[in-house]
Amino acid sequence: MSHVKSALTIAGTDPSGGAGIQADLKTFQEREVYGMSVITSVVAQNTIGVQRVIHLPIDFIEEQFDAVWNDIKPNAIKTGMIATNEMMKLIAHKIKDSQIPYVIDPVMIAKSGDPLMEEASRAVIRDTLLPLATVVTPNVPEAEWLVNFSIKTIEDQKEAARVIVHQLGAQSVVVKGGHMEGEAKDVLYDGEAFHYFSSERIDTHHTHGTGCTFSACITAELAKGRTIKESVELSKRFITDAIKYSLELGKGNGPTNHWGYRLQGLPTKGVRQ
Ligand SMILES: Nc1ncnc2c1ncn2[C@@H]1O[C@H](COP(=O)(O)OP(=O)(O)OP(=O)(O)O)[C@@H](O)[C@H]1O
Ligand SMILES: Cc1ncc(CO)c(N)n1
Repeated sequence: MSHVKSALTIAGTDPSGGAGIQADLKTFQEREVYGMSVITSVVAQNTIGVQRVIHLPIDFIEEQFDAVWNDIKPNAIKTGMIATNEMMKLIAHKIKDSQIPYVIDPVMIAKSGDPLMEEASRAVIRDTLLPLATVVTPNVPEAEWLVNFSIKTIEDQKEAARVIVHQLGAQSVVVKGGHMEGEAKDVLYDGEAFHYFSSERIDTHHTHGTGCTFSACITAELAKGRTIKESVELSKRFITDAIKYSLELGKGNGPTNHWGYRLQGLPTKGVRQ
């Protein structure tokens, strides 16, 4: 038996390297997990916005999945951008009996405001994929859509978390606080207890791919056998440092720094030059 742990991301691409498949693979590497990927859509995008999206044929997505699965069975899976109903149904079918941790980042809209999922598919992700999730990581607008009420307070974040677990069937959920006011407080609920992971709000527009990076880190930690709570706790630290030491790149919402946590305690000089 190999001691090497591996993780698979099923998502869209970001050629500018800050979000999507590219962010996931960088994060897996940083967390010392062997990274693998199945591409759903190829996206021409950068830190400014999304220029065009091409969905890969469904049978080819399946072929990529089978190529990985029949050779190297991952220790955990994550899904990010899955744009269409048929992609969602394929993935649900492929992973439903897999018995490995499954993290869903229910990506609907890019930070730039561009849609990454067909609006009609939102109900399908809710009804077919969410019940399979070990952890689902909606931001506030995504959680609002899933539960159908608005989220303004920490109590609302908690109520949304309850609905997502008890009514929609996810094993656990992190309702992220990136879009709230004040501190960035994420609420984890596993059906029994609430756990809160908080950081100061970092004043930066370098937040391209924060959600992808955070959920990829959770996936990597689950692949290594950590508990859900440990994985989320560590991932919150990872993303906070990635934002804190974000890179001076791009003309829009710049990328985070996937090796930022290694700089903790070190001056930022040398990174920002
Ligand atoms: N300005 C900030 N300061 C500190 N933490 C932040 C900030 N913005 C986001 N976060 C944290 O980053 C993580 C991702 O949250 P966020 O709500 O931004 O995800 P997202 O909207 O799905 O990201 P994206 O769609 O860009 O990938 C969470 O842990 C959140 O608390
Ligand atoms: C492919 C992809 N997935 C997710 C996001 C959300 O940040 C993005 N911008 N691009």
